[in-house]
Amino acid sequence: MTSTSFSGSPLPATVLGYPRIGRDRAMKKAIEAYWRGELSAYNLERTLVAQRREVFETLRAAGLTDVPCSDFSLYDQVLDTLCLVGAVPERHRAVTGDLERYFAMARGTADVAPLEMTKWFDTNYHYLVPELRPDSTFTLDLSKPRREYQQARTLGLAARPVLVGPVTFLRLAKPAPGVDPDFDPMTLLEELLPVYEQALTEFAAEGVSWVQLDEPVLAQDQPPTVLDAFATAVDRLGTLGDRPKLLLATYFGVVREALPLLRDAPVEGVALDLTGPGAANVGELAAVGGLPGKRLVAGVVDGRNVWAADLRRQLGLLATLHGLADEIVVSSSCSLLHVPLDVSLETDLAPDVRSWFAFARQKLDEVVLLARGITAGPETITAELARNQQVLENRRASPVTSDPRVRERAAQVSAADARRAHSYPERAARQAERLNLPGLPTTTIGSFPQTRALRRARANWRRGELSRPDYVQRMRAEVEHVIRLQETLGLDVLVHGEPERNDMVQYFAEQLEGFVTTRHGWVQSYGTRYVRPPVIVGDVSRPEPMTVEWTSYAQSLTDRPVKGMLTGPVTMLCWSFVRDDQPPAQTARQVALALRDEVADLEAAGTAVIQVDEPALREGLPLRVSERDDYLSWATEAFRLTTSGVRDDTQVHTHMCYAEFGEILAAVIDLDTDVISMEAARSHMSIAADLSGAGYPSGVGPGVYDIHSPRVPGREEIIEMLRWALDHVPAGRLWVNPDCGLKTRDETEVKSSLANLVAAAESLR
Ligand SMILES: Nc1nc2c(c(=O)[nH]1)N[C@@H](CNc1ccc(C(=O)N[C@@H](CCC(=O)N[C@@H](CCC(=O)N[C@@H](CCC(=O)O)C(=O)O)C(=O)O)C(=O)O)cc1)CN2
Ligand code: MET
Ligand SMILES: [Zn+2]
Repeated sequence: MTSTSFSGSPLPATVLGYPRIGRDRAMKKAIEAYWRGELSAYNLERTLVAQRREVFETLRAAGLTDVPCSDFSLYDQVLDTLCLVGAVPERHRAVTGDLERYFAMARGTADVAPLEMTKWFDTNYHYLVPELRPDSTFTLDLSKPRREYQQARTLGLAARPVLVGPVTFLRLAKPAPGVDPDFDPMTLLEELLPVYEQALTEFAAEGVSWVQLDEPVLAQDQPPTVLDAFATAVDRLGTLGDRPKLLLATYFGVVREALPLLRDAPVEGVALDLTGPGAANVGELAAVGGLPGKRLVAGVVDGRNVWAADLRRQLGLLATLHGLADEIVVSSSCSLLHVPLDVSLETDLAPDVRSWFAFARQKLDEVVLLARGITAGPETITAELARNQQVLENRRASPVTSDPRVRERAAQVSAADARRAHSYPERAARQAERLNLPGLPTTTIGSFPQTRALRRARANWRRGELSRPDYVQRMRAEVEHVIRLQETLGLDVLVHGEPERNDMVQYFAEQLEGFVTTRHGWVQSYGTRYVRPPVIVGDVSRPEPMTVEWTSYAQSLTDRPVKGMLTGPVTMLCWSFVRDDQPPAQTARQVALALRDEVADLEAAGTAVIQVDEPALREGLPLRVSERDDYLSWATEAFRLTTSGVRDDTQVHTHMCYAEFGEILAAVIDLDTDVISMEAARSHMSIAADLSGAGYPSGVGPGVYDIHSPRVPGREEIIEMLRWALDHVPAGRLWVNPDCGLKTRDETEVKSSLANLVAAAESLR
């Protein structure tokens, strides 16, 4: 389909944002080359401009004339907003050069720590957390959105600058280090609003006709103070004289209590997510009398998942919106940042399976088709609708989606299957006998540095330039290297280092029935780090053991225990695109059963310690409190189903990355693991205190140093961390480990840091 097949006035179609990685990961490669000193700032800028141009042209070729801009980023859109409002922290101001300062905030330097990074709502995207203080002031720097707007204009597009809105910006900010932790950044709203006002004024002078302010915090439960702040903000910005039209964009679910505020806001447009849980926005909208006098940007194409839309159903949905707003514009439910770029690149996929998917580029076509359907009438897109129905029918009827044996097995699971035979104290006694570990045992979280050489070997194997036996040989050599390194360092519980894994989710997905994986389906996780989330298309099972040979090989090299390393069922779900034709609880149970078999095989092969990583348990927590109990109940059951089949003397570990655990401490305890390691260094080990305060009964390994910084922590520093942890966790249950993510560091850093970690543990024993 091309735009020329529809002539006439511009289509009421848009998207809230578009992926910025570029084809072939061009931006990632350029930015990393710049960091390595292999690309000049000038050439980085040229690549950036070329990439933006390509996106604008792609949007236009799809038939969109109403397009976003300034959603492009060299690292993160929250960081870009921080720069826009001039909220650069004190410690980064001294860094000279705009680009250097920008990347110093993102990644730190030898001298200054970066901003903290955390999950963007319930996605696997991470943003940089603005740090604010009671005396923070703001000054406008409109250069980035202005550049992007002007570039679009040279291409004949009147683009819509996208900014993180003032309330979301303040809500996501946190008190700067050293500031009273109770300081609420929202109190800075009065300081911040003039900067947004000035931005709007300058945009107007520039000729900008629409500005998009993203306020996704409205899809979360918010205290009245935040809703009040939002009302204040939109009132101030809306009543400003001589400004562009304003689109208030919400996404990631239902808006509920903020909807009347959106209805009454003195702005011209509101974007609502109408997919998944966001579909409830339709009823809510009708209940508040719609958005009289406004444009509704209707998010009817799912920006969070990769399934081809049911166009007929979405057309029906659009029809029900008639009369609820002055004007309807068809859109994606959120920025397309969270889906891969283009499914047509996936030539390895079975053609029918590929036809079930819509990545960012295909979603543009869906948006445009739906817009044609509502303007020119469904009869003008009959052929496309018929083709779409065929695709959906092909998927429904496909044997790929359903495996009766898996369904039967899942149906027979009882609550008892998801419980270990004995309680922690009994198990701990058996494990102590078997493992015979010293006090304050030392270990790591699983991965060791993924060098370019390792990745290249994997790429060569995939391209057929390295045989499978040669590849295995290469990886085994790495395993041996990592085992010797850990023995030399004196660690107690070893790992094989995960060299054979491209990613902790994709690696398993490639071996499980029911998942498909992609070659080019990259999605930004943070900065220049990308993942290829697999897609769960059918019932999940495990044709054969996945990790046993690697773990057994590693164990054969040493007398110390080697930890088996698996990714848990909840994380497998959260970091994949899940099927939309059955409840996630059911999918989670299938994945859990497949992993349970792997756990059993590891145990049978003599593995005494098995770690099942669940870094995404917190991320999957629904944004709305009312949906949380249900999620936590199936999520913890899936984890226990994975791990509960083992003997008492097999020690089950889990690992979680840094997150706000407050709300899920009870669920973490309910996992009933023998040991949990958590990323903790950046939060100064407070997680250890929280866990013990909540009555956590078993082993805890709060990460004692921050892996995300190139700094090597000293022995004394680690001892101090451990002393602090010992105030909260009895010595008999404290483990000593770093935070996770060794795979992203290089070996020299890892060696020195771990040497100090072992020395610290030894001196405290
Ligand atoms: N899924 C997932 N989500 C997660 C994490 C995680 O580990 N996995 N960790 C947390 C933080 N997020 C992260 C996300 C990605 C990466 C990361 O390291 N990504 C790598 C890619 C990892 C990968 O898939 N590697 C493949 C492909 C590597 C590659 O680029 N190969 C080249 C060739 C290799 C070369 O010549 O250099 C090619 O195919 O062209 C492999 O090793 O096989 C990257 O962007 O650089 C790290 C942390 C939270 N979310
Ligand atoms: C994102 S959690 C990472 C856990 C994994 N075992 C690793 O060490 O990389
Ligand atoms: Zn982790």
